Amino acid sequence: MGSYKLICLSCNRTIVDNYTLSCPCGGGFVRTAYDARQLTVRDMPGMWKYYDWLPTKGFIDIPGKTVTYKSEALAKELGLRELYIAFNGYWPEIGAMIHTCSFKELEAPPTILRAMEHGGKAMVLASAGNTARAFAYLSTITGFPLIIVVPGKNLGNLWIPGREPGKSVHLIAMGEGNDYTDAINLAGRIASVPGLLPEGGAKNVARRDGMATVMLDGAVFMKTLPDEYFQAIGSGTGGVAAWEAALRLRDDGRFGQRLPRLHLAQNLPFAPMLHAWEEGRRDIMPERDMPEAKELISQMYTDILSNRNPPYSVKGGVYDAMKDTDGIMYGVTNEEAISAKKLFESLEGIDLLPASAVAVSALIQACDRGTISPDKKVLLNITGGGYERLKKDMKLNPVKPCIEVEGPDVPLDDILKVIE
Ligand SMILES: Cc1ncc(COP(=O)(O)O)c(C=O)c1O
Repeated sequence: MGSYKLICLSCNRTIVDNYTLSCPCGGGFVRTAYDARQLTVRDMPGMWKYYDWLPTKGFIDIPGKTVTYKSEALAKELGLRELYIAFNGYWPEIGAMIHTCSFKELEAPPTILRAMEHGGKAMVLASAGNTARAFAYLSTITGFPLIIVVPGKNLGNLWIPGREPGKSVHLIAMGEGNDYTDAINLAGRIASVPGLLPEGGAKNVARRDGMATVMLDGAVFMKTLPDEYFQAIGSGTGGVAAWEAALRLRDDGRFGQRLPRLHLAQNLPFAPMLHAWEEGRRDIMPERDMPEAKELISQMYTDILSNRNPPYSVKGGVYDAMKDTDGIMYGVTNEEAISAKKLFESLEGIDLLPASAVAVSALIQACDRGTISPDKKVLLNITGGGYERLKKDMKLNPVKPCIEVEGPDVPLDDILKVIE
């Protein structure tokens, strides 16, 4: 079993996990230290093949996991000899069975199970879409009560594949003018009600270690750590998770000693981490890096990749991951993402969620500029895809809101009376 302790990255204190999201010292992230130093790939369902490095005692019997394969067509087009695609979505022809079509279905199962195993009664979550869908699906499967806050304009992302949404799912829609950060603020207020657990975002080790299985799968398939790792980011948590997985694999000893360089891509014009990183700053300066944030977010190809409060500066967060891996950040325009999507789909034969197209575009930029040489082992995280493919096989049942609210300051009683 995934036996572990938590280590505070600020004060190095060892903490016994009690659904602990942060150290009493109030410093940086806590990180799991697993008893198993070497990774054993288990014959267990879905992502639980990496059970030893997941912070749960049990498992949830669903088939979703990363499927890594070696690209031929896109690799040839880009002049790369070893391009590996870590596919996170629905594509049964290659065994990819993530029914909610994004790598958020790698975060939701261990996060919900960890909360259940620690006696949680209900969880509160904010999301712009893919995360909410994955958690709503897991709540439907497990019956674990979930309160989800979503900006109204993103409601179309909320559906459950092949079954009706569970009664355990309580969806709160926010009215016009609210974005993901407004949803985070309201979710934070609701989670302060005794008995309700915050999902914790990047602070939650179950979320990070769940997403870390992408890098584990890539390295197990490639039999080595990749040289280069590409991903589209909003909060950047997936990038941090990839780095943490690489640190564990380095420690394992059988996958090489060089950490993969992180290539993380933001969708322009909203790219606060890109701006701070390019100026060598650990801190994001909101007035400089994201002036008129809501207006910029409204212009993005995919606002799934917008987060006004990413875990960038925190110890163990995106800045540290980038520094440690000598990383590179990319800004991708809407037009570049759209053309990368078309190219990938025509060459690889599966549809992409818009966020994945941002990662593909960053890879194209890197190849065009000669940033990576043709002989490098590249792992491209396709964080979401197969939505069009899924629609051929399954009915997608919308999750309906139980209440619509005007903004993050709505009285909590209004909400509590409809979810009880
Ligand atoms: C499909 C997809 N790719 C990438 C991301 C970015 O992930 P992160 O917020 O961990 O940076 C998201 C976030 O929701 C997503 O849904």
